[in-house]
Amino acid sequence: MNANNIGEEDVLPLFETKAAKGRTAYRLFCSTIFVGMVLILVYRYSYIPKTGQPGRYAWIGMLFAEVLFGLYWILTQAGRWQVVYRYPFKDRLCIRYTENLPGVDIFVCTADPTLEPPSLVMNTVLSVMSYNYKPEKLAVYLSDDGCSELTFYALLEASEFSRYWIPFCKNYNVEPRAPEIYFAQNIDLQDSSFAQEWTKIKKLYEDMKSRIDSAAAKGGVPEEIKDKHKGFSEWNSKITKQDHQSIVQILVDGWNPHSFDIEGNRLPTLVYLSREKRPGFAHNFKAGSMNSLIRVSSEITNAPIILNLDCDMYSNDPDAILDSLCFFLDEKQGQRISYVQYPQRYNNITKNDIYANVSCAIFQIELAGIDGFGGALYIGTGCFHRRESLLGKKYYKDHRVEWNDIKDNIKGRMVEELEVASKPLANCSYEQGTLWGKEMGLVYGCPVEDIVTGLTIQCRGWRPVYYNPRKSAFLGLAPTTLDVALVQFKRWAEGMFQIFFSKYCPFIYGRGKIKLGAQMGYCIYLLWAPVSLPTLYYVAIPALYLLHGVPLFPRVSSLWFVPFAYVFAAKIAYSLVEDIMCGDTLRGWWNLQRMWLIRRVAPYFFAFIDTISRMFGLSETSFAVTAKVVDDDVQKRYEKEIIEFGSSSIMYLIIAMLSLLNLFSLGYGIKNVVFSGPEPLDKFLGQIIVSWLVVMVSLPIYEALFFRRDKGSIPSLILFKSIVIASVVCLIPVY
Ligand SMILES: O=c1ccn([C@@H]2O[C@H](COP(=O)(O)OP(=O)(O)O[C@H]3O[C@H](CO)[C@@H](O)[C@H](O)[C@H]3O)[C@@H](O)[C@H]2O)c(=O)[nH]1
Ligand SMILES: [Mn+2]
Repeated sequence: MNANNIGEEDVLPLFETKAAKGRTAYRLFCSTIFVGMVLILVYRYSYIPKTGQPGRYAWIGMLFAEVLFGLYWILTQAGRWQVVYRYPFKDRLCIRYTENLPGVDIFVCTADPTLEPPSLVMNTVLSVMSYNYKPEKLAVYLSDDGCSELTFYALLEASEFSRYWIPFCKNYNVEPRAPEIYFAQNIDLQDSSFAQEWTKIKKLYEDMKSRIDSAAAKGGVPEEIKDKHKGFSEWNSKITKQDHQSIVQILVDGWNPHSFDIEGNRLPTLVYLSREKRPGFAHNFKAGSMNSLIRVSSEITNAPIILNLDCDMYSNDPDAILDSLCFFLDEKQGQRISYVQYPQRYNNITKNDIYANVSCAIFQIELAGIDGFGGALYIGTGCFHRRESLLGKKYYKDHRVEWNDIKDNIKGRMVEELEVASKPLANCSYEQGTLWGKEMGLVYGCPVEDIVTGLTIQCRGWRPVYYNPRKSAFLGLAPTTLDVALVQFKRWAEGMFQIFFSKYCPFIYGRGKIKLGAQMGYCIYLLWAPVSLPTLYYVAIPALYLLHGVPLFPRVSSLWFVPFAYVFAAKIAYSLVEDIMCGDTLRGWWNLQRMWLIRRVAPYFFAFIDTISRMFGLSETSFAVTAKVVDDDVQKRYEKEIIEFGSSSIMYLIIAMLSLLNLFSLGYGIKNVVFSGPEPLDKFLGQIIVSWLVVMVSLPIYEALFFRRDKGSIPSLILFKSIVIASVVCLIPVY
C-alpha cells in the first residue's frame, strides 16, 4: 500500500493543515474581554450589600452567576484560540494510488419507518452507492432498528433502481446523487440524448417512490411482492420492533456475476441488517446498532475504512471518499489518523434559519478550533473511521497496517453462507461478557454515544481530523418545529452532561492523553446543561428586582458601569461579526440569539434536572429519535419562518413565563423613568437593558401567546398557566 518506491521524505503530503488568519487580533480582543470580566467580579465582590440591606442575596447570586459565566467563557476560548483548517489534495492521491485504494464500508442507520420514511432513507442509500469509487471496493449496509418490512422492501426497490441510477450518474456526472434532490433541481435539457435518459430515469424513480410510499401508506408490503423475494419470510405476525431475531440479507453481492448494472458494470455490495432485539436485553440505541454493523460487515467485506451516516444524510459530493482518504493515506501523518469528521449540514434550512440549526460558530470555528488541539470531535454522522481504531485498538508508533482489500471470503463464499455466518454476530447474547460497548466499538450508556466514543479513541493515542470542505459532503434534514428542535438539544445536553459526571470526564479520563485545550473544548458542550443555571438566574432575577426597585448593577454615572457595558457590547458585537463572516444573515443572527436563550433556559435546564435525577436512579437513558418529516401545514409555516410551537411541552411554560416576567418589569421600569426622571434611569439602566434584550428576542413568543390563531401557536392553557405563575412570582417578596 506504500507509494511506489519513492522515499517517504520526498513525496508531497496528501493534505495540509493551516492556521486560521487573525489569531493575534483575536487573542488581543479576547484579553480585553477577560480584563472586563475580572473588573466585573472585583466590583461584585467589593460592593456586596451589608446584612439587612435589600438585595444582598440576589447580589451574591449575581456574583456566582458571573463567576460561572466567566469560567465557561474561558472554556469556549479553547474553540477559538488555535483554529486550524485542513486541505486534502485528491489529485495527488489519484496519481499515487490508482489500483490499490482501500475498501470502504458505508453504514446507514435507521430506526423508525414513520419518523424516517423509507423513501428518504433510500435516497441516502442511493447517493452513497453511486460514489465515484470502484464498486467492488464499496459496500453499503443499512441497519434497520425499526425491523420494518417496509424498509426492507424499499431497499429491494432501491437495489433494482440502482442498476439504472448508478450508470446514469456516472455517464453524465450527475450531482447530487440522491435522486429526490437531483430531480427537484432545474436541469438544462438541451442535449436530446441526455434529456431522453433524464426523462426515463426520472420516471423510473418516481414509479419506485410511489410504490414505496403507497406500501408505507397501506402500512404493509403487498402479498404478491412478498411472494417474489424469500427475504420477506423473515417477517411474521409475531415480529415487533422490540422483539425479533437477527435478519441479515445481502441484496447485492458485489461479486456475483449476475448483479451488474444495466451497462454491465459491477455494483457495490448492499446489505440489509436488523439486529436481534429481545425484551430484557438493552439494545443501546444507535451505539448498539453501529456495533452490530461493525461485526456483521467484518464477516462480509471487512473494509479498513468505515463511513457512518444517519439515514437522512445523503452524500452531496461524489468524491468525498477520495478527500477523506487523503488523510488516512498520507505517508507521514496518515497512520495515526483514526477518523475524519465532516460538519453536519442541512439541505432544508430557510434563509434566516429560524431555529438556528446551522450553528455556524460550532461547525466553522469551534470544531476547527478543537481540532487545533488535536481533539476533533466525533459527532455521529458524516464520519470516516479507520476500522481498527473504532474497534478499540491502541495506536502504536511505527505500527503500520497492511490494508488488505475486500476480505477474500466474499469472493469464495456464497451469499447464503455469509448470511448464516453473520447473523449470530447481531444477536443480543453475542456481546454478553465481552468488551463491546466498553472498550470495543461505540461506547454504551449515553445518548450521545458519538462524543464519548470519539473521546475514548483519542485517548488511545489516535489523532482525528475535522474537515470542513467548501462544498458540503453530506446534507441532512434539520428539525422544522421548535418542539423537535428542543427535544434534540435536550438529548444532547443531557447526554453530554452525563459524560462530564462519568469516568469519561475529559479532565480526568483525558489527563496526560489529550491536550488541555482539547479537554476544555469537550467541556464547552459537556457543560451545556449546567450553564442553564446562571442563565436562568440572569434572565429572572434582575427583572424581578427591577419590579421591586432594588438595583443590581452599578449606576450609569459610575465608572464601574464601563466594564459591564464593554463586556456586554463586545460579546454581542463579536457574535454578530462571527456569524455574518460565516455567511449568516442579520436576521439569522437575531434568530440565533433567540434560540441561544431558549435553549439555555429550557432544554438545557431540563437536561440538568434529568441528569441529576438519573444520578439518583430516578430515570433511565433514552433516545428520542428526531422526526424527519412533518405535515404540509407545518412545512408551509416553516418555509415562511414562523415558529412552530404547537404542542404543550413543559419547556414552553418556562419560556413563556420568563418572557412575560421581563415584559412586566420592562413596562414598570419604563414607567418609573417616564414619571420620575433621570434618577431611576441612572440606577436601573443595567436591569432595563437586560429586560429589554429579553423582550426584544421574545417578540415572536408574545405573538404566539396573544395574537396567533393558527395551529402552530402556543396553546391557551400554557398562556393561562404562564400568566398565573409570572404574576405570583412578581408578588414574592425579595431579599
Ligand atoms: O435506537 C436507535 C436510535 C436512533 N438510531 C439512528 O440514529 C440516527 C440519529 O438519530 P436522530 O434521531 O436523527 O438524532 P439526531 O439528534 O439528529 O442525531 C445526532 O445526535 C446523535 C446523538 O445524540 C448522533 O447519534 C447522531 O449521529 C447525530 O446526527 C438516525 O439515523 C437514527 O435512525 C438508531 O439506529 N437506533
Ligand atoms: Mn438526525
